[in-house]
Amino acid sequence: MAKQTKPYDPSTEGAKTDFSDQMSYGDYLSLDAILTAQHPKSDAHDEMLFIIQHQTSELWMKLAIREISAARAVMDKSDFRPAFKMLARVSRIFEQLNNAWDVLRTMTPSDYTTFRDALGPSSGFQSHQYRQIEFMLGNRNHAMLRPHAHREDILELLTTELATPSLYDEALRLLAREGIDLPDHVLGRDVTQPYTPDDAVIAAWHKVYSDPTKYWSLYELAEKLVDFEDYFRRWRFNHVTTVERVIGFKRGTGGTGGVSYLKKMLEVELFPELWRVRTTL
Ligand code: HEM
Ligand SMILES: N[C@@H](CC(=O)c1ccccc1NC=O)C(=O)O
Repeated sequence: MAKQTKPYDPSTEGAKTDFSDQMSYGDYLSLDAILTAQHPKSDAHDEMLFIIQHQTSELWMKLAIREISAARAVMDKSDFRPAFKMLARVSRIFEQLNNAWDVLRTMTPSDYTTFRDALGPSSGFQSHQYRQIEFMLGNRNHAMLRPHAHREDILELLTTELATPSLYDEALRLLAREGIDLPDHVLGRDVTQPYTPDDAVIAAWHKVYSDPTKYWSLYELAEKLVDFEDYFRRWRFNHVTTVERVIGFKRGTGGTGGVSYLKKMLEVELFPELWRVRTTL
């Protein structure tokens, strides 16, 4: 018979075990709050998956908002290097969100219909953090404020965001400060309004891409932004594909046409001239 070995006791090498009056892991992370925040509205097995998938996505979005906001602030001071680091992190966050779809895809239409009715009219369409990210990036559709009219605090936050130059506005201002000409109607545009693509901005990015050595920081910034939009587009595409897989062409609980609406959103461009400049190179 094999000799029975006693399980290793980590306290023999000093592992702390008494947290009656010291901060523990759970205390630091407020796990009581997080782990008691799942309230399924049905007995369906898959509803917990659905809730946790969305809650974790919202946590990652919270971090993305913080990073984009900090990137925008350092770009305003022409401080390229920390901005690169933050933008790289935001891309990785979206990569994480993209990979998470694989877990949700294990839910079939048969599974989802067991609790879809319990969701009522709630929908990701009402995610204020998602809308804030879109506004921060420059996709400023005022109609998206309406679902938040009942929440004064959130409405205020989103309205303030609309009045703040977007990440792309900051990038264009940075181009100008680095000596690349941009017309006043671009630099002085009303930032509360949706961005309109402009040939002068294509010409500006063309200068950067035609001489990377001279404009290395702007070139690196441009590629960081393209990288991010690439991941963001993949998120939208993964979402619409998952939605078609799970509910087909049913209307959304949020009231839109569902897949037809999400396919329309695939056309949204965040940094339009960074894509258009490629044709000119
Ligand atoms: C089976 C899973 C899912 C289904 C069937 C689904 C379905 C939909 C539909 C139909 C819409 C259009 C709005 C409406 O409801 O009328 C929508 C929007 C949205 N969903 Fe989902 N969704 C799913 C998972 C997710 C996940 C995991 C997230 C992550 C947070 C998410 C976030 C969003 C967001 C942010 C929107 C608004 C998009 C926009 O306005 O461009 N959804 N979803
Ligand atoms: N719009 C989805 C419902 C949905 O997916 C949802 C519902 C509540 C909270 C988050 C959701 N996720 C994304 O829209 C549907 O039409 O089935």
